Amino acid sequence: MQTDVVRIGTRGSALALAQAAETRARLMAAHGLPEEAFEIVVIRTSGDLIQDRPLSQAGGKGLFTKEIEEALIDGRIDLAVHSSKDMPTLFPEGLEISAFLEREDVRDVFIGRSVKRLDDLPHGAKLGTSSLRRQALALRIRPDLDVGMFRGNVQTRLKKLEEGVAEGTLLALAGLKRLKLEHVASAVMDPATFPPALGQGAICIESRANDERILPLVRAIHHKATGIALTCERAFLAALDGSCRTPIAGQATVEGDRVSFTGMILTPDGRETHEISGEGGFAEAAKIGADAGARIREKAGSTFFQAWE
Ligand SMILES: NCc1[nH]cc(CCC(=O)O)c1CC(=O)O
Repeated sequence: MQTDVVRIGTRGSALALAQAAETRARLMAAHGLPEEAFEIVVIRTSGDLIQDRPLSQAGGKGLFTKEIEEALIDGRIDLAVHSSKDMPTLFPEGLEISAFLEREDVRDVFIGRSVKRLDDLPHGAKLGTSSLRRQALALRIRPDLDVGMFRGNVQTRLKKLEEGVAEGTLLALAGLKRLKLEHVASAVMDPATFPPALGQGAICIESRANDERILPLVRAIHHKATGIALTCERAFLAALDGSCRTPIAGQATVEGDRVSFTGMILTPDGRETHEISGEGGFAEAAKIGADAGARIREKAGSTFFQAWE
């Protein structure tokens, strides 16, 4: 019956489609449903259309989610698949995150044209990235680098690198793995000195908060440890009003029934950095993140936040 088909909304990039297909496969396995029980509906977002400037200047995170959320509210789709790191901390009324899939590798990788490591780039070499976090972290280690705009989906960025637009770039290993492109990575960045974006590597599913048909279906594929880690990370981000304009990094890890969090904020030039950590039980995940956010704010002081405002 056509009306029973579950419509999965996603962006149209290769990475987004891979994430939607992974979600569909998990739903099929969890419920013994055939592929025909699902339809993948591609939705163009403003983030896909704006290619000529960093997203931080065009309005930030919500650009990849707004049109998809509208489709969810309108009932054109039944669930939405997102990269958690592109999700704003605030939600439109009536929507909620109904599941997180098991997290992939959280780390960034360096991809060099002629060198294997970021450290080996020649003096003043061009590093292509439009992520303020990657810019700040790279400049912190290599202040001589010429960090420049590098937008577009993963394939576009790899093509630009091949064409010599930059000598190197940084991407999420999770995205490359989902695209079966991890072989292009030259070196994996150490998360102690090059921490990932909050939410990196975790796919999340957004649903209508009152949807009694879809919520039980989706909750069956929720990965608990990932959900706890993301609760902590999103609370940290919320405490800092995290947007694309602020270089913020960090990661929560879950072991047994404990959550450990480390976070970092930087000035865009990477010259000033502040780090914070916190720990506690599962039930405190949100509090650990929020506390860490409040403490790092205090540590950094108000002048720090004025550095890029
Ligand atoms: N901002 C784009 C984006 N959103 C999520 C990922 C990677 C996959 C993930 O973190 O889950 C990427 C590409 C990248 O940063 O390399």
